[in-house]
Amino acid sequence: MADDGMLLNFELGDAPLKSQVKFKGGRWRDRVKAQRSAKKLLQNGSTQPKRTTGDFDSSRPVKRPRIEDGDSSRHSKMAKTADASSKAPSHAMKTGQISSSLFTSNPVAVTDFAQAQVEDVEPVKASNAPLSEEAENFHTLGLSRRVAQHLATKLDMKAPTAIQKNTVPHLIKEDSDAFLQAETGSGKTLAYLLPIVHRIMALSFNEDGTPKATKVHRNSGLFAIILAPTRELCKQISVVLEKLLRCAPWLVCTTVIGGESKHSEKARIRKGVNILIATPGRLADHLDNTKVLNVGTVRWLVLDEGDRMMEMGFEEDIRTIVGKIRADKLQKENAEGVVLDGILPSRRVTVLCSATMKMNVQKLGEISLEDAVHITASKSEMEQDAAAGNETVFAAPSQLKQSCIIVPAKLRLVTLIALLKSTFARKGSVMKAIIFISCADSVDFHYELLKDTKTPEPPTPEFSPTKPERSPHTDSTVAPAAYITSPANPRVVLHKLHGSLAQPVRSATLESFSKCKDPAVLITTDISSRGLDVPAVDLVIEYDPAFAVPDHVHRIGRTARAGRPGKAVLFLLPGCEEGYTSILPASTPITPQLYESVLQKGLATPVNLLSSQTKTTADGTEKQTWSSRAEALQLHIEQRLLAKPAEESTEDGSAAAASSNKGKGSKPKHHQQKASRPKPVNNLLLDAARQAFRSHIRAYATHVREERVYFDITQLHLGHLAKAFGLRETPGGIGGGLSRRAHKGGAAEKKVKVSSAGKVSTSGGGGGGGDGGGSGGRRDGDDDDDGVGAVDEGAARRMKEKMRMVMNAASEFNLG
Ligand SMILES: Nc1ncnc2c1ncn2[C@@H]1O[C@H](COP(=O)(O)OP(=O)(O)OP(=O)(O)O)[C@@H](O)[C@H]1O
Repeated sequence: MADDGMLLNFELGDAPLKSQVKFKGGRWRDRVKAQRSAKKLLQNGSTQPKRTTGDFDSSRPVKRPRIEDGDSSRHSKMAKTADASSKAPSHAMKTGQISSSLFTSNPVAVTDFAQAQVEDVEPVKASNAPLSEEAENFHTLGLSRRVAQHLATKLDMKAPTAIQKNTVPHLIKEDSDAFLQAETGSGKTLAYLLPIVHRIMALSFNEDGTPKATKVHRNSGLFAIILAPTRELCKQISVVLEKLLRCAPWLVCTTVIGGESKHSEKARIRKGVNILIATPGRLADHLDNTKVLNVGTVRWLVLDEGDRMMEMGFEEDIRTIVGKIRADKLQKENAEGVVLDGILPSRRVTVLCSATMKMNVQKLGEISLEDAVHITASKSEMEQDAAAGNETVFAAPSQLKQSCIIVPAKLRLVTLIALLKSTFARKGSVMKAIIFISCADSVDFHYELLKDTKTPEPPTPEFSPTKPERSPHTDSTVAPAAYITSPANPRVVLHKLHGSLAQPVRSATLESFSKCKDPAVLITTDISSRGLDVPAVDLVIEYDPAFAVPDHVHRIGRTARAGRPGKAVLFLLPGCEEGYTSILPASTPITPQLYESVLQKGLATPVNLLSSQTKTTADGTEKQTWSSRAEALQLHIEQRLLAKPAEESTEDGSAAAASSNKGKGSKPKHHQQKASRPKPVNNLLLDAARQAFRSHIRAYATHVREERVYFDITQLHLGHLAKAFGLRETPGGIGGGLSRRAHKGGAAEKKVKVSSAGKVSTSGGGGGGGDGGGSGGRRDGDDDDDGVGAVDEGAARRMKEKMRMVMNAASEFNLG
């Protein structure tokens, strides 16, 4: 039967545990163990876990964030709203299944949506767009005609952006270090590349512009090194630079990045390179082991996304690189006798670059900069910053429209699908959307869930239009999407990207997403948050909020680039998360949206479900309301997770049939389990959901300290959250897979309490610094062979404590 090993979703409420829970199914040893634990807990009144996935106590006041500073304007707008959702019909579950309804017992949002609605404001002028062609052009900035013409004719860039206007003349004339800071999508890459290329090209020309008899070439020396935190970013910079160097084809650039063959990188370095783009770990490695890599001629060291590199634990690598470059005597002329000084800077110049600057960048500055000039997009920013003498928080591009959806945990998944469905309802309105998720496991799960298993044939070449045949590297990362298509957009292409994928897969997936002609969705971790430049991204969805405000700024900055419009939607839970918007930089207010209206809009038309089992009849479908469609969709997803593997992947969804048949006269699940020893479900999607759920909780604990008032892990309702992963199990059951590791935790496990509202409280101690909870739970966005994901110790400890609770419960109710 499809429900072999199906796990029940207990709703214990406030009544004694014993009277509610009958431990049936599973191995008898587990049942006895569970009964004993329950008995023990009942005897010990104060530590009794009154709920597992039980209802949220909505009478309990929602914890409000402590707002320390004066600006409480947004919070003052907040007031309790009526729980409109409670009017929605609750879904009747089939006999034998116990599951909470989507629309009942949800915590109430405190935001006053009516008051917070902003009137339609005048369309704002894009803050990161190129300047007017009449006023500015690249030649007047000091670039050679050749470069300026190449930009205008080949790259279609006629005028500089503000940061380019302020940076290019400075880096052409001066030899001082610089710290570039400007909004996302404002053209910082060219701001530092143009002067470097201009000055290296100048080595090949006389002052009157006539070419010298001998041009410098790839073996004339390595003149610049550009460091970036991720391989994707390195490749992207390399693509921009290659395009630029087409006007100076005698110059060569290359990349050395983690995940690629060191051998071939060495061979490329040996052949000669003038500009090297690298991830810090790999470059440090080459500096140690590649003798042919001579840094004596290096004049520029650029640290792109410097704060991110520090955050990722590259401090030591950067110290090593800076130390080695500085230690190597600066060659005034190269081996061929070409005089470098005067044309190239006569000292080593370091350029630091980012849209945001976390405090750690000060340390990076200490390591790498000497008397740096701070260059921003506008003069006033520079002056303000100099006066303040501290870090500036940069706003998002002014034309970027930000909104947030305050959605209870149980409804997160259906709301996401509804949002995507309405996004792709009209042809051409949105071509590309990026969904940011906190961890790789959750990306994997959502990708598997949202992909269309009914279309087994490989996507046509349209999915990867540059190649005549689809890349084998994208077999597991690119697929047609289910649920979110519409008659106007019958095909939407789903992509996934995270740091645990092999490099060729990452590259091919990103290429597919960038070049996809169909509407496309990228589900990703923070690995895609920095620097990635896919111009047609119209929408960014932060399904899981960023771990720190600067990360949010980078994530939403994947849209609204270089003056284009863009939208960003942030998912927040009702309660303390609602206050988070008050600390986010935004040029215009962040508009709160009712999740009900998102559901209403997205589910105004039927969703194409993957199995026929849960598909309603044609006329029934038409008559359905949005709320019953949401219920049906959730039910369908939960049933997919409970189906046997073969059934899950079949078109007719017979697995779902098996589980839902119980309501039609078959015995309830626990009776069936009595009759035969349960077999493990072994549904890959279910496994993925469980792993995603566990990793999600771990990742949640790693929000930066200052923002934990908004992302308080003890306020998370695990039972409700499980539903957003399509899981019907108790949180303890889901953590079951980790129980062996939990036992190692020993006495510390007992210090964690579960409140009647399903919240977690910890009584300190235990564990110390964490191990990050394994690969799945670590924050992604890591890169380079030697990179380490940064999770602060306290966060790791809380993460461990929360997981101990889950795992502790697992040993009590381990029915899986
Ligand atoms: N002068 C220009 N005219 C038109 N487009 C430009 C110009 N300069 C850059 N762009 C385009 O703007 C986009 C963003 O540039 P870039 O990636 O350098 O931004 P960024 O400031 O580095 O952003 P982020 O902080 O997100 O990394 C790119 O697609 C680039 O081609």
